[in-house]
Amino acid sequence: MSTNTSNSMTISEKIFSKAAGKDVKAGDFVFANIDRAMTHDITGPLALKGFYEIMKDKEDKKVWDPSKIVIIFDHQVPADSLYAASNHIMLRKFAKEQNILNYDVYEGICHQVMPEKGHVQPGDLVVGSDSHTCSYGALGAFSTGIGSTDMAAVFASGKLWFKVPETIRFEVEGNLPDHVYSKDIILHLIGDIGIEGATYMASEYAGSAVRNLSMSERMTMCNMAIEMGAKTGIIEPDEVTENYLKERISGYQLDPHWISDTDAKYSQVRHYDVSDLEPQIACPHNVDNVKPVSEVEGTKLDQIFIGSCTNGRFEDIEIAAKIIGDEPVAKDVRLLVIPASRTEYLKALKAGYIEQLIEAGAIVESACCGPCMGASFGLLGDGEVGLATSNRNFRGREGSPESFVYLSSPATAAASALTGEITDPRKV
Ligand SMILES: CC(C)[C@H](C(=O)O)[C@@H](O)C(=O)O
Ligand code: SF4
Repeated sequence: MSTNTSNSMTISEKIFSKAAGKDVKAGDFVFANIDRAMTHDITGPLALKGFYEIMKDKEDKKVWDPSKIVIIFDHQVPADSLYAASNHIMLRKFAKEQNILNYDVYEGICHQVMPEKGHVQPGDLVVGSDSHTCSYGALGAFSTGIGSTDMAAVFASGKLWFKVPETIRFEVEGNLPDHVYSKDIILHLIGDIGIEGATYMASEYAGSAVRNLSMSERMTMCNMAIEMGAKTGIIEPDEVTENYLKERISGYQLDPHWISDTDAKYSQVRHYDVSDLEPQIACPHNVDNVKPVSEVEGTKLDQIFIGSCTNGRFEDIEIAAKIIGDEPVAKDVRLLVIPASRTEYLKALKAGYIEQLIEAGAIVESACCGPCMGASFGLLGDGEVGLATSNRNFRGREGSPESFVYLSSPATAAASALTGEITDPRKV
């Protein structure tokens, strides 16, 4: 399976060694073979135009390997403008002509659909033309976001240049207190290291607190690695990974090779104990402007958004529904719930959580990115304050440049929906 027999590599170095066909280490430049490439409805059109530009003098204008490319419509779905509709038409045609798997407007957010449908495995080198492609590190893959022009080159050749990143290892120990989740851990880590703290590094999350996380919670952590500047977030695969993949890939068995060697070299090892961690919140207008929720309690909210590739899975909806119970959403606040995928939506529906949330006053939309990046519906207007379970709160991210976005766990979001103001979930 691998070319590497050395015993001092990080998981990321092992993956690049496989992808380069020779042993490589952090700092090396490699021309790597890509295992999987993903594009979506916003960046896909530019990638396919770039691809045809590269192929313009070739008679055979076929992508390198259609079985390794996945197209997913999620950012502007169902088409919310004529512009989006024409992008969809262009991509559908491309997928059909090239025989590429295309998850159309119904399936959900790319970063949920990719792992959910079994397109990612430990040891894979995955690229996606979206910055949160780093999410799939939760499965022990090296996955990273690339631009549309690089994606065009991948479509044509299946290869891409990389500098093998250094790894920064976060050893996170302790048992999480009640109402504190992996979102609180990752917000805490980003608040601590800053938005540029891990620039061009692999952020490897380890330690007992990480081992205890479900796959959904691990995805939340890896998803936000880019918010500390990292090239990827990555977690060494274990039985949680194996169980997740066994449900998706028949006969899947974990390869023990895909973990960091005990004497692997890290650029930095940081230690955390989360036994006393309070619920965390990122305040406007930066993801590293993180505080304990208790410090901003009482801030009035206009909209609460539970969803996105960060926290829109069944587990997240379940946490929110359990906190909301039979209570109504506070007057004067809009609660928008958007499951991350059709599959997660159905699970929540069958468990009764969707009905419960709608009865409480929530607006539930079909799986998509929704207001997460302010390019579709559910936008915040001038002066409005939003709380979201997503991953970015830059100025104007969810709509007006005059609006304000806070980021939290689904538990904090649900507790806040009951009061209409930022509320510590430990108090409800
Ligand atoms: C549209 C896309 C390029 C963008 C990204 O790359 O992250 C979006 O998904 C986001 O979250 O801002
Ligand atoms: S849900 Fe948000 S962060 Fe995730 S891919 Fe969509 S726009 Fe980007």
